[in-house]
Amino acid sequence: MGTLDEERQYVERCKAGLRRMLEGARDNVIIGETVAGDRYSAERLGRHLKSLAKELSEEPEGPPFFGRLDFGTGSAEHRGRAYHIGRRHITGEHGGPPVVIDWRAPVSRAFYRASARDPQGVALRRRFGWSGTTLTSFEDERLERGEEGESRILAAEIERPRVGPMRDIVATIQPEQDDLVRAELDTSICVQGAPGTGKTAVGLHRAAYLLYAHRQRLERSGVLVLGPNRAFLGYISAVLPALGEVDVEQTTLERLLASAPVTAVDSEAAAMVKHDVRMAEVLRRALYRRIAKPVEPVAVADGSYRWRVPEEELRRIVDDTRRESLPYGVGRERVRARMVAAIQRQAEARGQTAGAAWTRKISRAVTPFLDAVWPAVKPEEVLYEVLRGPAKAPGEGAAAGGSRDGATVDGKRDGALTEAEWEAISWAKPPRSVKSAKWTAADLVLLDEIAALIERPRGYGHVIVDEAQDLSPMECRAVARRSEHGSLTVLGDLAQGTTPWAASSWPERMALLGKPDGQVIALTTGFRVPAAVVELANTLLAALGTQVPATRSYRSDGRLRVTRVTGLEKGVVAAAREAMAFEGSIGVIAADADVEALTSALRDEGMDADERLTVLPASLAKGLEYDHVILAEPAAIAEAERRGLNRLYVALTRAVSRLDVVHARPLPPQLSHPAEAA
Ligand SMILES: Nc1ncnc2c1ncn2[C@@H]1O[C@H](COP(=O)(O)OP(=O)(O)OP(=O)(O)O)[C@@H](O)[C@H]1O
Repeated sequence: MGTLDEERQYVERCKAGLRRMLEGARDNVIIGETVAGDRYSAERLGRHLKSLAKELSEEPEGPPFFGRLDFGTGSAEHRGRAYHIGRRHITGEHGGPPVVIDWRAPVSRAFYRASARDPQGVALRRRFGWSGTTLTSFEDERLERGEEGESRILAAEIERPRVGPMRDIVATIQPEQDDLVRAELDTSICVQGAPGTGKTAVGLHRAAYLLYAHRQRLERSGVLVLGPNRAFLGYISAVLPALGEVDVEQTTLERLLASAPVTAVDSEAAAMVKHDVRMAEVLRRALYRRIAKPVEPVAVADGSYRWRVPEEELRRIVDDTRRESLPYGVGRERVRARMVAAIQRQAEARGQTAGAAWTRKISRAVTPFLDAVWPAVKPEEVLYEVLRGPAKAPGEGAAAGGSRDGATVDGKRDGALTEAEWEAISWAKPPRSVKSAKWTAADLVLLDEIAALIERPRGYGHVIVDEAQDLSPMECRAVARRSEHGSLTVLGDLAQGTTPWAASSWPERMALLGKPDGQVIALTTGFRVPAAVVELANTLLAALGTQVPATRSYRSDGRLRVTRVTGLEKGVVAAAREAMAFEGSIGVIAADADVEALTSALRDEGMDADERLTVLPASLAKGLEYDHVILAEPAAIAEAERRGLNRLYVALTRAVSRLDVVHARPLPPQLSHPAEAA
């Protein structure tokens, strides 16, 4: 079975294996540059080998394995075999079996799934305890003998004081999480989970798993991770590289859609309309109303001859093309090609041969006609027209006429929106030209919608969307377009929705995300927030009006303290000073408007110098966690916005070990703290 000493010797074998891999990769870089057949393959192979060599040499020297499985007589395939399991595969000596198996390999699954009730052929599961890179202990469960117990090593990992960015959880993935991590690539899933149930962790490990299981397919099509903001991305960005995956694009939806800078802000009423799904129809109509009926034949001069395409034929070409529902830009080129073909038929009937140069010439010559019936257009031009207000019936003034005729339905305004909604989104003072238009964040989502109507955007093989409850219907469409031919992992919590358009039902959002059949699965064990803190946060749930499954906290440790103070700043400084005595990160979370004053109060006391301490506006707290949280003035957070209670729920659930609620004003009535009530 192996004593601690024997396992330590095994660590040395692993280190030797890693050294061999690194040398091999370096040699291959040299050989790869000379063996590849053509320049393209040489470059690709070279890049691949170099990045492998770089990855291996730069990889922080962590424990080479975290677990071991010894299979017994119950396993036909692996009977009598033992495997060490780690973050990466380590090759064996002389082409022998690997010394460490990747956690994503099929055989590793039993490490996460086997239990005394269903041992899956596992006689012994061993978990290793490490201090840095030194192996210090192990714990055994003899599953075939029915032994299975609470793991100290697992508990220590979960209760470990947090410092710095998020870490991977490969050593301790739980069975309900493993199910999601290893769900099939073609399956789109939606994970609903209370704060700290591991949604983000599951999403990132799923990305790593899918890249392992479907490397070729996903290297071509790509994997995209979307998070709510930059602070969050900074927090999670080291997880995938630590798992050896460096090619995953991690960004925010805002950055993905940033076709122009955001230089204006919408009123809430305008933003609500712009994010409403009916805008898709408004934009589609606005784009397609640019297509005009041909009103005269086309005449193209060709030397001394003039080709004519009669009006009727042109109408047929335009109508047929419209019916094909192609992207607008593709449709335009299709009309061009059909016009050229019509002229070519005439030329051939006259015995003329139509060569490539002739076709190019005619193609160019029909452009003025094309511009009149199916004009080239930029998304900004379409949105500019829309935001100038609804088209009016001819004679109604302002925007009447030409290209905007189609917006009037039976002489009335465009029916997709009400008058009041048009009013809300229309510019009070329209800019002079498209160039001088100032765009808001919501406008960028609309521009993306129009751009996609003109030309389909790049899609990904798999998209992972975190904090998805906050996406608006129009944002969901932007994500759907990018995963149309791939699959989605949607992560979120209805109770943490803070945008005015936050989701109230997952099936509805999954439909907007283009995956109406996506399964909604709940995670119900919390790994971050201690039970006492969960209890306090849960008192808010009733007021949030969302139906979410109950959760149990894995953690019975931790501390909750609610302190009434006379001066908020002084109270927070005192709490921060006390927090410094503990190990781990400290987050002071406050209403956005209070952040400045609290930061300077802490600075005055010289406490900002400690890099463990961060003062954070509540609006940026989503997805983050701190070992010790000082929550300043919950009432101010609750009052600051329409969904302030949801924001407060988010803020209350960021603490890993200790939550200090410091308040000078009464707590919001929806939050009932037993100590307060007493
Ligand atoms: N199986 C696990 N083993 C160890 N730690 C875990 C496990 N699952 C989750 N955690 C830890 O619990 C914490 C919360 O995880 P995570 O941030 O993924 O939760 P979340 O559901 O996304 O939370 P939120 O909704 O608040 O954003 C993290 O520190 C994570 O590493």
